[in-house]
Amino acid sequence: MRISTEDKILSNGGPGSGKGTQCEKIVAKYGYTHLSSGDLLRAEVASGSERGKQLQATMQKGELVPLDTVLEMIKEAMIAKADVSKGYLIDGYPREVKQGEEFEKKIGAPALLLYVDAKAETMVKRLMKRGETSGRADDNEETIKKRLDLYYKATEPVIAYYEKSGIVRKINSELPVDEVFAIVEKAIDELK
Ligand SMILES: Nc1ccn([C@H]2C[C@H](O)[C@@H](COP(=O)(O)OP(=O)(O)OP(=O)(O)O)O2)c(=O)n1
Ligand SMILES: Nc1nc2c(ncn2[C@@H]2O[C@H](COP(=O)(O)OP(=O)(O)O)[C@@H](O)[C@H]2O)c(=O)[nH]1
Ligand SMILES: [Mg+2]
Repeated sequence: MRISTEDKILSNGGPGSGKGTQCEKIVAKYGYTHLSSGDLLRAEVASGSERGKQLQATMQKGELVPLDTVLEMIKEAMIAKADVSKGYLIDGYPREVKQGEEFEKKIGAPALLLYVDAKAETMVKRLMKRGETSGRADDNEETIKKRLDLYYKATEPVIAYYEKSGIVRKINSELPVDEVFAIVEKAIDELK
């Protein structure tokens, strides 16, 4: 399955940087189909399947799920929405350069990567706060630290990888949500 470039936007950045928050606003304004790889994985866990049990163990440790698994789930979700989609907003993906390469090979190049950027200190603070109500097994101090380490090691290089094709827009996510969104809108409107 190949999807044309202009129909794909990626949202990436550290855990707790505000990707989910901005994606929700993008969907409300532009109508893209939001696919959060983390949400897809959590849905599989919630289903209680055997595959879900393995995923849960990996995520609780703050580690990455095998790339074939995530790509397969994203592909299935894209196909399920193909008839109604005005384009896809893919959130929290790719997590490592290899994932990006596989995605390009199997699905195609994206038009834009929104790099939602906040300081490590800010991300930890937000995640600890979110952990009070999220019920997420990975929103605890120990796992947050591992997720951050892995983000800097594996995911930040993804941004450098896409810099080469000139599609990265860095979004300062230290600002209040609406100011962050104003920067996001500009980046998306430039595509048109
Ligand atoms: N492509 C992906 C996406 C997620 N995960 C795993 C590792 C993550 O720690 C966990 C949760 O993913 P989220 O994208 O939900 O988590 P984040 O840590 O980025 O934060 P958030 O919801 O806070 O975006 O799922 C993965 O292995 N591969
Ligand atoms: N102050 C402030 N808080 C934010 C902003 N964006 C997200 N948050 C909060 O930070 C937490 C993590 O945001 P989320 O969107 O889940 O981040 P994600 O992990 O990148 O998907 C949430 O509790 C949000 O309410 C922002 O721009 N400013
Ligand atoms: Mg999220």
